[in-house]
Amino acid sequence: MSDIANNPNANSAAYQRILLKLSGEALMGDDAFGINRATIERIVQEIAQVARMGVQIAVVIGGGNIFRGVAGGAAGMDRATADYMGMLATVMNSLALADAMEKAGLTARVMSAIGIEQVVEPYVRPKALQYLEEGKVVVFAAGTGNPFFTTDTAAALRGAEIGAQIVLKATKVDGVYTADPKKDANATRYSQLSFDEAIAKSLGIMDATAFALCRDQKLPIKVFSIFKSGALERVVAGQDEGTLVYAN
Ligand SMILES: Nc1ncnc2c1ncn2[C@@H]1O[C@H](COP(=O)(O)OP(=O)(O)OP(=O)(O)O)[C@@H](O)[C@H]1O
Ligand SMILES: O=c1ccn([C@@H]2O[C@H](COP(=O)(O)O)[C@@H](O)[C@H]2O)c(=O)[nH]1
Repeated sequence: MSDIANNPNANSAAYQRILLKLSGEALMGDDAFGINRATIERIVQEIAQVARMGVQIAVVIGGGNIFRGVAGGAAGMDRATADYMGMLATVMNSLALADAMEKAGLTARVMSAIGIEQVVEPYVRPKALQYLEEGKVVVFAAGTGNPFFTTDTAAALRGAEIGAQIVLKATKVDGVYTADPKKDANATRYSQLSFDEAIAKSLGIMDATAFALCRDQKLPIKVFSIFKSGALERVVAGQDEGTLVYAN
């Protein structure tokens, strides 16, 4: 982490290495599905600001914006086959994100959990660590590479593998609530809660597999809204934003 130590802005960051989980659906902006150009460019600007703080950034992106758009066609399909479609959707999002980051002056590398070498390089952990040390933003595509999982679990897995200090879940809501705030107007937001509590109460913001993996690895998660301007920077600066989920 010598580059970070030499970075004059590094002190403003509370973390040296983060795993950012971006909701695929957040990329839609106001569109019905797909990738909204203005939205992805705004998110990339927020990532660039954090990179300027000297933070090493790895990203896992979901596939909901593409996959749910074709969900009708996937209905009745073999589950594993549909899941591979979902993983390929995350590859498309990863390519779009990396392209937008390159255009914004960042250097990005996409690494896929499933073999598609003509499109992106495969995930190789030491190589990913090398890229991070070099200040490149690494985008982990295709989730875990296995059906029956989610990109939240991929974020927990890759976060633990690369030694991230925190998983930042950038999503459509501004934290973890007592119930889904989109369905329950009386739901209230936690400023922090433990993994045990989140799992015991079956809080649907993330799947239980992701929570359990982070709990076991003592890898905290911060949930915050990607739609709030400057929220990512405030989270990385250690300011009060979103909900912290911690291990006891
Ligand atoms: N207890 C809760 N607190 C906050 N949000 C909750 C809760 N339960 C369910 N949710 C819902 O969880 C959703 C999480 O959204 P998110 O977009 O991150 O899902 P995802 O499936 O991980 O991503 P993608 O869009 O890529 O599929 C929110 O939209 C929110 O409405
Ligand atoms: O490890 C994984 C990750 C994802 N999938 C499939 O992709 C879609 C999209 O991911 P989201 O996390 O929902 O955005 C998911 O619904 C799965 O079908 C997977 O199989 N394995």
